[in-house]
Amino acid sequence: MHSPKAKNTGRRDGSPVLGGSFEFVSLTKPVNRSSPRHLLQRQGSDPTTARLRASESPLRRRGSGSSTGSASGQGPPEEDGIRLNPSLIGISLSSLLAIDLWLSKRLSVCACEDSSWGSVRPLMKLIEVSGHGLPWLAGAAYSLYKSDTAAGQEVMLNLLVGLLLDLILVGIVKAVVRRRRPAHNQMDMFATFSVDRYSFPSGHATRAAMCGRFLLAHLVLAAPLRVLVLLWVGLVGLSRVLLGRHNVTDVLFGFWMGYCQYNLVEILWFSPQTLQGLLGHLA
Ligand SMILES: CC(C)=CCC/C(C)=C/CC/C(C)=C/COP(=O)(O)O
Repeated sequence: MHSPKAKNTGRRDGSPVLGGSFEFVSLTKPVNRSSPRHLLQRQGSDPTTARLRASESPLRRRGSGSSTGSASGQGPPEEDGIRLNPSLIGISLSSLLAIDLWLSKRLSVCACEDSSWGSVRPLMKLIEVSGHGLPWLAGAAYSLYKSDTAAGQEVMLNLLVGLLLDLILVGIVKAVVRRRRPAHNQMDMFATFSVDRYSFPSGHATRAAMCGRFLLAHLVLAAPLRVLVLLWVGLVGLSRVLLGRHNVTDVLFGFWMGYCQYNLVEILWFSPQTLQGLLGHLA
């Protein structure tokens, strides 16, 4: 007898769909469109699914005659967790990565002048400059030089320390991870280091998060301005993706890293005494 479900298990374009049961399909590898539909749905030759099917039942893996582990009602032995976790983590990570790439591409609406929001690109580039390391370093150094109170000098010195720390830490992570920038990015940023050809994490996002926290803790007290600071942090992060400079995860991780970097600045905080000692050495 024909089952209506059996007729509707594939799409017109031949892409795999979920029939009566859940099936995992690699999101990162292109589907072989010439493959027979039943092979795509049964996935007998897909290594990921084969691993899943092999690990879905401890009983099947070890033979139904076994009376140990879950079969005896004592829960799966520890070994099962060890075997299952790598494939589950792998599937979760590759799915997250695929969603990240897809979403980032969809959101890169200012990646070039011809993009759908190409007219907003100059504004996004202005926001980019506002989060660049150079103006922040120059501004903090100038304020330190111009400040005539010990408290002002202390704050500016620590901001400077935080900014330098940020450049070093982001450089290290970028050099270790070496994630390429999105293919749709135009490499037209000014004043970059060689590691800035890598995109993970977004240096603008780390700086925005760290400086945002710094400003809120030490410099900006008025409520409307505090809201503006938060807005600026969000806009810097968003502009990285809209400009096509970064994937979403680069920016999210960058925010988290910048948030943590501020904690480090607080721990390392240079007191007026340390500052005087340093200036004494320099003079
Ligand atoms: C004084 C001195 C060494 C200044 C260097 C400032 C500088 C060139 C910072 C790099 C800023 C930059 C382009 C970071 C890349 O940001 P992403 O958000 O694209 O990762």
